[in-house]
Amino acid sequence: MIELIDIEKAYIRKKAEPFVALRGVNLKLEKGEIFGVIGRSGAGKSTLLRSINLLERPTSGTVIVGGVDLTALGEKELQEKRKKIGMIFQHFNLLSTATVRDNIAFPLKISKLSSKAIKERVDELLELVGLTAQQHQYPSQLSGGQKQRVGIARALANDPEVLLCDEATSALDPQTTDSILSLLKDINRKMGITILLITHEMAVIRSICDRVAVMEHGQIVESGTVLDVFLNPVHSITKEFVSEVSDTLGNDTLSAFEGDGRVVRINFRGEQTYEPVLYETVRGTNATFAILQGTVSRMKDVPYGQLIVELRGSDDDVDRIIAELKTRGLAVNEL
Ligand SMILES: Nc1ncnc2c1ncn2[C@@H]1O[C@H](COP(=O)(O)OP(=O)(O)OP(=O)(O)O)[C@@H](O)[C@H]1O
Repeated sequence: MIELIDIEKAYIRKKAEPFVALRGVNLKLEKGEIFGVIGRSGAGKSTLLRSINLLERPTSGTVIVGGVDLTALGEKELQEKRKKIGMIFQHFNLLSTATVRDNIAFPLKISKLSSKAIKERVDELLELVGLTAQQHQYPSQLSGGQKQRVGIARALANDPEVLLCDEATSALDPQTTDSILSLLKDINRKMGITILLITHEMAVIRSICDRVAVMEHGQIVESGTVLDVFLNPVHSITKEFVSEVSDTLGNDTLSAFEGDGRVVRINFRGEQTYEPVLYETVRGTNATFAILQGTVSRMKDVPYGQLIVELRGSDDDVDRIIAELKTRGLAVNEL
């Protein structure tokens, strides 16, 4: 649905060398997925996001959305295509002198729909984002979460194929963040719209994204399914992000541990989380095990679990158990 090929962006600066904000970025989003890009401040996330609708034109490279090479379009065709790419912003960017209703109607008026069609579409959108009761209020009378709902309704007005979210929850408290993220998840599910979001919060990625790319110094340094990246982060910056939200077990347990067996951390994912995999594996040997700690959590809609266990038995048996668990697709790390 979205393809970025070899994107470079250099900002021209007065009295200084150009600043290279994107270096050889390649990215492919499938239709209907929620894709997150995470990075520290200055990593190039906004530049990347704004390259997709060419609000920021790359210095070189190709941007393809819905099969169309945007970098090859003239200004008029680009304006048309942009209607199919909705965008929401950290600070909402609403018209302060217009009501909720008029803010949402704005892109429809630009698209020159009839008054009747505009009224019907605005009513639908108000209902979708839960703001029918506030339709005649002004932005200053709304909470942050309500303002972002107006932003979402406005972005969806022209029925886009893609929704770009620029730090859409960064100005909101945790509870409001959850309600906005669940609205985005609902919209993705109901309308099949492809969502690309940028954030500096791994909690946002864990809560709604299917896949994630990690950016540093204008490059994508790691990408994959959210579950893979969470359970096996490779790059140091990814490990930092994961540790910020991770409920990784271990340190407290191990400092109090005095047993003789070998201690392992086992990560389960998906349906395996609820299967007696450990019991079945140990049963075929003369070893036993003791559970020292365990947790089950969710990443988007996928359950995952972690166990810290002491495996008691001969080295041969314990080696066999670890190998068998790995064969069954579990991540096992000896601590
Ligand atoms: N118009 C500009 N001129 C010069 N440099 C710019 C311009 N816009 C952005 N930059 C620089 O490009 C780099 C990437 O900026 P960008 O806003 O894409 O990063 P970001 O990851 O979104 O960070 P943040 O979360 O702080 O917005 C930064 O170092 C920034 O200072």
